[in-house]
Amino acid sequence: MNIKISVGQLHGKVNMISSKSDVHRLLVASALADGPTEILMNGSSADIEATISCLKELGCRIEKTEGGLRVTPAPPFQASVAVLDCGESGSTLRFLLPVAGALGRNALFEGHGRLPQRPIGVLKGQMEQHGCRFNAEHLPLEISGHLTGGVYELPGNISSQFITGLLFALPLLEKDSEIRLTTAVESAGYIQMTLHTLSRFGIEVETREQGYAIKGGQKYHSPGVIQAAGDWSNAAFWLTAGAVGSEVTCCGLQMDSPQGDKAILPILERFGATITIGEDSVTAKGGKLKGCKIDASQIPDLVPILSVAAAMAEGDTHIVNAGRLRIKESDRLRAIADCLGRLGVQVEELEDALVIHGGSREASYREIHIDSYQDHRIVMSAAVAGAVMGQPLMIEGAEAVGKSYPGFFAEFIRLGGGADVL
Ligand SMILES: O=C(O)C1=C[C@@H](OP(=O)(O)O)[C@@H](O)[C@H](O)C1
Ligand SMILES: C=C(OP(=O)(O)O)C(=O)O
Repeated sequence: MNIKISVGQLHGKVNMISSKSDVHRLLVASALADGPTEILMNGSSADIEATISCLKELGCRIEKTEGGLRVTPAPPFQASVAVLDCGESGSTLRFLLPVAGALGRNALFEGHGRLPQRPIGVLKGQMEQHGCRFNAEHLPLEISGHLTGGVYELPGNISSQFITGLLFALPLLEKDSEIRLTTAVESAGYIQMTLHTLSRFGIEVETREQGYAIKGGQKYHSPGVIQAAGDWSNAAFWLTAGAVGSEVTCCGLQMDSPQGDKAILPILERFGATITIGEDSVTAKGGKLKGCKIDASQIPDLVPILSVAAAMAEGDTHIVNAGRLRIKESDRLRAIADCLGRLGVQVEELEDALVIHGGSREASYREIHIDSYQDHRIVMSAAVAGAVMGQPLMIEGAEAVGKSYPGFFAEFIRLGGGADVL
């Protein structure tokens, strides 16, 4: 699907959908709990649907309710091979691999798009050392065996999702376990989200200097009803649109959320935007923006849209420690450099960094074609860029937006952006 973006100011209020990361976690924890749980949530996405379909395949019942979803855990002793299609969702795959191992379920994991190329080797290696067997290096792969407790050693700088998956699985084992991290953690906010979810389901984890200690034999206790948080990662697109344009307000976000991507606020302030925090809303207002330095190690998902802010700001923005962006839904450093380059912005793409020379792009009156690289965050960034730069453009492969935010373009149009499906 191609979407043509025409010029339009983005201005107004958006009610945020529930955080994809939070909903994945609430689904997994509910599936492991001692009774049914109702998850109150708003909106869904292809990634959430992938987790739902995998959990159903593992034997859970998941039904829509007026306010969200009701999850009834699977009865024990499911023997069949579960076929788990993770779609393009790294979270689904990396959370459920150790969970399937802990349940002792034989499972065939499948994936699409770039997922089969995204790394799982370190997690696989540790699971193999603790009782699981894999029949292949990459998807599709079948796992068998039963995960056992003990010491899990892994780096913290490839994907925090390996750690999240183990944190979900290890409390279910008979023996105690420890996760020892051999490097500093990146994407740490996502691990905080996992620890927060676990505590809401009564699971205890001790945080140590270099990792986590997890007692075996724990039980997930259903809280009965649980509310999913608003999505800071997707709010970042609207807040940045406000920061580089006129004014946008996002409602339904919690300031005390453990989501690392709420760092969008101090970063936009560093660029020079004005942020106002209300009771249940945040407003970003445009000003004269100036380039700054951004460390991407803890906030990889914010980089595509922050690159748009950088392009609009005067002077240079250095986005550093960003090498892991190359192993997401696309090689995001390449995709961003390509997108901004086509928009006439000067960008230097380095191995693990971007230098964006903002404020002086070569405008074009002709329509520019942007390749989405089949990456939802590139689609949303390109749409905001076209609107705020006043640059007509065509996004090729815009359907990728459905991975996290299928309603994005409806909101975009409601806020005053021009978007036509061709
Ligand atoms: O745990 C999560 O919900 C996520 C963790 C992050 O991945 P990495 O830990 O691989 O950076 C992030 O990029 C992804 O969108 C969601
Ligand atoms: C990287 C992302 O998700 P996942 O790793 O779950 O595929 C994302 O949503 O940007």
